[in-house]
Amino acid sequence: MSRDNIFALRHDKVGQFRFDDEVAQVFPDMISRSVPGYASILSVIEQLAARYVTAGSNVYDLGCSLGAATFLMRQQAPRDAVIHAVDNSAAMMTRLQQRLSEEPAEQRCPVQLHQCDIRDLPMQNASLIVLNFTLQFIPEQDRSQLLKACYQAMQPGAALVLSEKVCYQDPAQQHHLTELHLDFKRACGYSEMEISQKRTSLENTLIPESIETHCGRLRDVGFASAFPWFQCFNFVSMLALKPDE
Ligand SMILES: C[S@@+](CC[C@H](N)C(=O)[O-])C[C@H]1O[C@@H](n2cnc3c(N)ncnc32)[C@H](O)[C@@H]1O
Ligand SMILES: O=C(O)C(=O)C[C@]1(C(=O)O)C=C[C@@H](O)C=C1
Repeated sequence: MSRDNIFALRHDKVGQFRFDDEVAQVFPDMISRSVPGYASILSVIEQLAARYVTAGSNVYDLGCSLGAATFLMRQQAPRDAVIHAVDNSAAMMTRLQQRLSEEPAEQRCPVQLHQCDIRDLPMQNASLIVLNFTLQFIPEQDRSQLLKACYQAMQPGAALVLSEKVCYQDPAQQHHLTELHLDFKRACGYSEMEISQKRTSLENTLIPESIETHCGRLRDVGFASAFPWFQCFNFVSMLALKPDE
């Protein structure tokens, strides 16, 4: 796995963070050293696939990057389900296509790749939808509409996983959880300069919201039940369930 040292050298001007070729090349290393609990969340997404993915249904991995969740859900999905892996980054999709073509021709369900904006994707007959650290990159004013489209595409009894970097209104709580996250990055080998340049680059691009805002919005779009199931510092994963009919 290539090591992320994108922000290791001083940049004269730190540009806006993009999921370009440079990032795609080091992405598995970058995300596992930046998001505490990432591996645990992925492993539970696999477990959720075993529970929720139904025969003949669609599964959506929205903002799939290199397909970490897609590959794990594929281990559990029935053969006649279809996983739709969706991302608007050409660099990510080219690599994911390559990774899929290297998979042994085994008895697994098909994976369809869609290089497009997740706001434009028609969805239907979904048993499981995953947004693993993706909604935070969608403009706030578009988040409700996207989640509503997810809700409308879901079968009764289906599940949506929403993992996000979150923020807190209480300044002390915000401060302490941010510091603990920075300690995690330091312990994973990032220097102060890397941390600070990446923070500048993510400003106005990754827009965190509170757990209450996320769960409230999920309820507003129709999910009867929406709650956090995992948290490590300021990184949270939530589950939203559509009731059985
Ligand atoms: C933090 S990464 C997601 C990580 C991935 N879900 C995983 O579990 O490894 C966010 C991804 O969302 C994609 N993305 C951001 N905005 C998007 C949009 N409007 N439409 C499609 N993909 C988008 C980015 O290209 C990036 O690959
Ligand atoms: O908040 C940070 O410092 C991060 O690096 C987080 C984060 C994310 O949550 O998606 C941002 C960009 C990269 O995709 C990997 C991790």
